[in-house]
Amino acid sequence: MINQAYRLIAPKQIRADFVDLKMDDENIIVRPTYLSICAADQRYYTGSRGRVIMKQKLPMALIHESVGEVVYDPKGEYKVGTNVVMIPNTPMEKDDIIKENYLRSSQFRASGFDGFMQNVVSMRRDLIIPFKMEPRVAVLLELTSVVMNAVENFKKISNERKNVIGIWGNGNLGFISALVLKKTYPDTKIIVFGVEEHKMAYFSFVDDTYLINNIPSDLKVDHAFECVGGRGSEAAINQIIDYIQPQGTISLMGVSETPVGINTRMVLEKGLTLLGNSRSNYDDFKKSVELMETYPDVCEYLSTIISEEVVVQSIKDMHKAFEDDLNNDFKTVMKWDI
Ligand SMILES: NC(=O)C1=CN([C@@H]2O[C@H](COP(=O)(O)OP(=O)(O)OC[C@H]3O[C@@H](n4cnc5c(N)ncnc54)[C@H](OP(=O)(O)O)[C@@H]3O)[C@@H](O)[C@H]2O)C=CC1
Ligand SMILES: O=C(CO)[C@H](O)[C@H](O)COP(=O)(O)O
Ligand SMILES: [Zn+2]
Repeated sequence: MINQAYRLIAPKQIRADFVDLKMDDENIIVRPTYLSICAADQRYYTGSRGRVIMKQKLPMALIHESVGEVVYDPKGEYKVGTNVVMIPNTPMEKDDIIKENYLRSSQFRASGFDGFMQNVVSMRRDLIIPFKMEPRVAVLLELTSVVMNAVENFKKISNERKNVIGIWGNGNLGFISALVLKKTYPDTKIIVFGVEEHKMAYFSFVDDTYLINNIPSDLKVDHAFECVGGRGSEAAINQIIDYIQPQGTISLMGVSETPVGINTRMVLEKGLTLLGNSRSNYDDFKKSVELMETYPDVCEYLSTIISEEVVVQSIKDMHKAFEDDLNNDFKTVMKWDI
């Protein structure tokens, strides 16, 4: 069967390509209904990954955050119309120790092979999960699963003193990290640190918020999550090192294009643990579906960070979504109607 993939071929240029659709018993055909734009997609769309990476990875359909409806299951396990979330990380081998999202052999959609900007997607049976919630909000499951992966790692590594957790970054990732941490540790004081005051109003469920140039000098956090990335990473990580208690854990989540200069002297002196977190696997998605289905308030809060919904019926609409996203405070969601 022939499918269409909407591939980025150069910065800000999308082309509709005819592609073969893989069809066998282990693949289920899913029609995307909602897609949301991640900072990683924007780095490709705008060309900020640099020429070498762009040359290696393009042409490629963007977007690794998507939910859809089953249109065909050769085994009949899923009814036509079932809402499912699609998992972008695609493991190629099993490993008893290393999680799939860290295996170098795993492939990740929209980072080397086609993402979800397609008419329909052929998904491996082990990479879809059915859900019962509003698809428009469920599209935030991928970002929630990334946070779930980080929180699960944090549980294993961090010391038990969790009176105060600081989150640097008051964007999408900071918001979802704060939400998941508040649900996981209801008695812990969650403090968010950011730059733009007006964005702090969204964080009504946390205990405190501070602008980074106005933090009380005696404030201390037991652990911290860095959700900044890019050019702000360095300042954020070094500020965390200043405010964190000895033997705290810093969960790093922001992606940077260039190496980041870190005050390693104080990392040593304070005995800090820096924990890298990237992407997520099936279990993280499963736990995220359970979290969102169990706590309706989580879905309600998540819906508040959808800054804009763009109905996509043409390539022009795709460009509108990406262009608008550059000016939106939080998430831009595409209602896929193509
Ligand atoms: N590890 C993973 O698997 C994943 C990583 N990411 C990465 O996480 C990063 C954040 O993504 P996302 O939340 O969507 O992006 P956002 O731009 O929405 O959030 C970043 C936030 O950090 C704020 N900020 C900038 N500098 C500082 C600082 N020094 N201290 C505190 N806050 C600061 C920004 O402020 P302002 O409003 O002024 O811009 C912004 O609100 C990106 O690099 C993204 O690629 C995303 C998804 C998954
Ligand atoms: O957003 C992410 C996961 O949700 C990651 O940041 C993304 O996978 C990074 O990919 P790339 O290396 O292509 O920038
Ligand atoms: Zn992402």
